Amino acid sequence: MLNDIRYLVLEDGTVHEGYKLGADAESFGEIVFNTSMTGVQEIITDNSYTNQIITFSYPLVGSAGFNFEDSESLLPTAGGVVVREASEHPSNFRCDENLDQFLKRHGIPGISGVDTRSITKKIRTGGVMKAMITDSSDHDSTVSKIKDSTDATDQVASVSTRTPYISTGRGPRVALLDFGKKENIVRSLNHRGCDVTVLPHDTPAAQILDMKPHGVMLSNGPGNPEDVQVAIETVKGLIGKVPIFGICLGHQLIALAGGARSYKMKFGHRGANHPVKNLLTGKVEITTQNHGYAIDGNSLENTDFEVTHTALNDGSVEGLRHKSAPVFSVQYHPEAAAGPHETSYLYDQFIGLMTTEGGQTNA
Ligand SMILES: NC(=O)CC[C@H](N)C(=O)O
Repeated sequence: MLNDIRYLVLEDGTVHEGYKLGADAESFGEIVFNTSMTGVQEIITDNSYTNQIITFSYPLVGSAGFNFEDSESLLPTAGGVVVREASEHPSNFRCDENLDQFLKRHGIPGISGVDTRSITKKIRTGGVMKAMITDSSDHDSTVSKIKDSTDATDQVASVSTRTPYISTGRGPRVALLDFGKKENIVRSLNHRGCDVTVLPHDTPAAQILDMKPHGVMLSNGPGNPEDVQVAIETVKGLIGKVPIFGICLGHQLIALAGGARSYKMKFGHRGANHPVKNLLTGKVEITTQNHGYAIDGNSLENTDFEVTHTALNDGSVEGLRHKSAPVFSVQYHPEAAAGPHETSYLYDQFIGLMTTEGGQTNA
């Protein structure tokens, strides 16, 4: 039916015609691709994707459906979703709704029936670009709108908690700086007994230290790490005073606080089977990833940090540790959700640092 037609228009003028999916709305954003074959709910609800249009390269999306337990955030903030085929009749005993219903409920527009593998190839060759999901067939005006749109710089503030709250446990007390955290970071800490206080992104270092946490965790989050200057200052005030573990954006903020530089990658890493080499053990880890920026390895030369992990696909930096203080970080996602669990040892490492360096636990 004519009414069901929707377009995905890329900044370079490419137009993909498909079908309406999800909310009756338009959206601008950077278009990125994710190569995962599962974990669609976890991916779409990861706030690191704020304003981004997610293209799933795998052709059938949402076949296990969506439920009310597996979301990585209560309010997903992805700009849009692009799929080859949206599963209309998911089959899973935990399924509560299908992709279309889920996207509608959260006001996220999508498009189905487009060749997502060709979009993936285009992004791999040309790099990430801006795009728009729209029902308008005036493509010239859509391309001008895309070109005139400006990049947001306040995404972290928009997804961070506004007030502190506690997810209780009887073990080490962790202060978790929320830059748009995935719920599975809290679950992974609680699962190991930690008492987690989730803090707004701009909580000052002195206030965090006054709480006397056994460790500080820096979460994942959206956008360019250089936009989060307040947090970089906070991290500078924490290094050497308390054990710190950073994931993804948290990793980037630790590196920037330590004097390194970040850069925007050509098309980023988004998927659930990225091989990473752990340089300390020599082992290869299969990891979940979602990032568009990375730390420049050369810029670490005169800092107190050393590289502990590298990506096997492109040699980029995937993990760091401080040469003397109990501070370490990874660019990938040890909390998985979705994806392999084999790097969850990093949470155990953090617990180890907190119980030796951070003093008494409540256990
Ligand atoms: N998942 C994340 O924390 C992503 C970090 C950052 N926004 C990036 O794209 O590189």
